[in-house]
Amino acid sequence: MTSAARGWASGSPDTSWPTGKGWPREGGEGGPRITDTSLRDGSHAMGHQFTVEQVRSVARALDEAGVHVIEVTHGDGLAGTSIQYGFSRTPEMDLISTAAEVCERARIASLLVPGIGTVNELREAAERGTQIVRIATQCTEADISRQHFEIAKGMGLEAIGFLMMAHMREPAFLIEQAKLMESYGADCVYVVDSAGALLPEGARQRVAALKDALECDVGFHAHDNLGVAVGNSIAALDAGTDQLDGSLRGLGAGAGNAPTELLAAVLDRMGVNPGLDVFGLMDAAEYVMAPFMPFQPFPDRDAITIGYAGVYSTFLLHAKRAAERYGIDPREILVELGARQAVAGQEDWILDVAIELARNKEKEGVA
Ligand SMILES: C[C@H](O)CC(=O)C(=O)O
Ligand SMILES: [Mn+2]
Repeated sequence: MTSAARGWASGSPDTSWPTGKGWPREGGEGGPRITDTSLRDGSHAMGHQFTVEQVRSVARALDEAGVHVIEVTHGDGLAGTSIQYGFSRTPEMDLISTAAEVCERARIASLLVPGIGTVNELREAAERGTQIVRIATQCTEADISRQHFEIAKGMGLEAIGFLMMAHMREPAFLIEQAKLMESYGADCVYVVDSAGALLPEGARQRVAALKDALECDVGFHAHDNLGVAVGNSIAALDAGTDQLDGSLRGLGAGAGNAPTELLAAVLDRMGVNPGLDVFGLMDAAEYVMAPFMPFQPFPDRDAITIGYAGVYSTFLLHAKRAAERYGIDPREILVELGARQAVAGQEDWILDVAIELARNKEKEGVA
């Protein structure tokens, strides 16, 4: 469906000031489906330390505020708990069950990265309450997702493709990859700005290209490393995106995601609130999420470098730790990783690069 067909791009949003009562306003249908990924992308920022109580309170608040989909898993997807990606404090299956138990309307999604999660975890997740699987590959490697889509569809799950690091390829290339996912059974394919490196025009072009080429839905997932996560989401909306991701307070990798409460307010202002309780989400961000966040993700100098150099957002905390250990500036590691075009799964390069940079420094100091 094009944005014009939705009837909002050219419509006139209500510009009256909010009273806090009666939101969402009547007649605001037609906006995108919202997936909140606080309990999955946010797991990166939490160092994968979510507790059952935290997941229960966040899922309940999101459900009550009308969020359509809540994603729950380790930050790197099913079975992500490992020395490479960080160990989960609580088994993710328990977190999935907890979220599923408290949600009355929202559907539960789980991320699966082929090569990390397997069909065994997917089966167990579905038994625990996962109804939607989001299958994530590097945007050049959609062909490795065939089996995963076929198995997910065979299990009766909704299956969504996640083309990660989408800034690295032009729209025409992404179309081919998205078509592969669609041919495997994807119900939706996402343009995923994993590095938060896209600017609004880049987001718009990529989403518009997929909307033109695919029959299935298209989604957009933003990171805020360059401070334009919400702007990029609006551009994606303008290009006709059917689904958008957010997280409360932006809790997510790098500088975080588009804050769900901010998306809700903006969508409402645009006259396309898809049923979200704007004030309820603000309260959830402020009173449920903020009190237990270890820090507020923000485009600080290291996160900006991630967006600027086009590096996978989840590398941020790993690079900071390595930089501290070897006494170097995290930005040097990130810039080198960007130059090497490192992608998800190449976390081991972070240490390699840190050691190499430290050795070079030592040599320079000796010479
Ligand atoms: C596995 C990643 O964290 C998926 C994601 O959210 C992204 O690439 O961005
Ligand atoms: Mn992400």
